[in-house]
Amino acid sequence: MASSNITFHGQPAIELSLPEGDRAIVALHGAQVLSWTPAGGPERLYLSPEALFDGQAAIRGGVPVCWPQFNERGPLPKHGFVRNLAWSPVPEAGDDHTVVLALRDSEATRAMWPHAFNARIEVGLAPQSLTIGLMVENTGREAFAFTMALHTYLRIDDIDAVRLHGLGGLPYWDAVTDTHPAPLPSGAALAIQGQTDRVYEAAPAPLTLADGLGRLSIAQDPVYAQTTVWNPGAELCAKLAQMPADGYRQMLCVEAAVVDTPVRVAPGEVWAGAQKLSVVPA
Ligand SMILES: O=P(O)(O)OC[C@H]1O[C@@H](O)[C@H](O)[C@@H](O)[C@@H]1O
Repeated sequence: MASSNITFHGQPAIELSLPEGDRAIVALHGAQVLSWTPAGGPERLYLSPEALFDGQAAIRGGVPVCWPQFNERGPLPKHGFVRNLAWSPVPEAGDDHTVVLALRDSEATRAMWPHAFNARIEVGLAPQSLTIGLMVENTGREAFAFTMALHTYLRIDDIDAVRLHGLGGLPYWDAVTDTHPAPLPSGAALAIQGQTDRVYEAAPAPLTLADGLGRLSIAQDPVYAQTTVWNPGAELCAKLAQMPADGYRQMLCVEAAVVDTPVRVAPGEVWAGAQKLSVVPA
């Protein structure tokens, strides 16, 4: 097993690799996982071929960390600010199959959000699985509250063929129509038809994504009360930054999220939770 510093698209990154052949790449910018290739299988994360690596913009693809605000639900920049900042490796906290990156509050973050914090992203690679954990410590004297998402872009081979299992019976908010439609029947799989932007109550068991690349289990810790499912569809995709017009056909975001009720963290307290992706054997 090994962890090494590399340059990926001109930006500093860390590569993890296992003797079995599994590989993952994490950029320091945004502490963003940009690639996960389980041994013997295809790339499982979508990274836009038009992604910008300028050390400022949020990179389109992989696993952007959206914190301390989900989407535009508050006064901060969309999806918060940590996806736009360079995080620092914490080598002593990691090992050959785990990368840990940290970000503390700074003058720049306090100008946007007046709180003291120590955030960590822990990326763990194991044979046929990848775990991404966010930990947030309140290092200040006052409580703070946040919403967030691990905005995982899963790579798929064809949007028309993909099915997401495990959301049956769960209430959801449809952000495209701003409605609360009836849940999917229990046991039914979600097929993606056009622009899809939904905030589901978290499922009690892992979801399964199925398409021509195989089956992937998507688990999230119970601290994530919601799971969001996003695909821009053809029309919106054509207008999105850092995205080819047909990019929506190869990606589906399934996000471990806290959207509806902000998490409150008291001084000295730590909040932590992970999303785990695992290849389901054929
Ligand atoms: O383009 P961004 O800022 O990365 O956001 C992408 C999408 O992120 C999703 O989580 C939201 O539900 C969508 O509404 C949003 O458009």
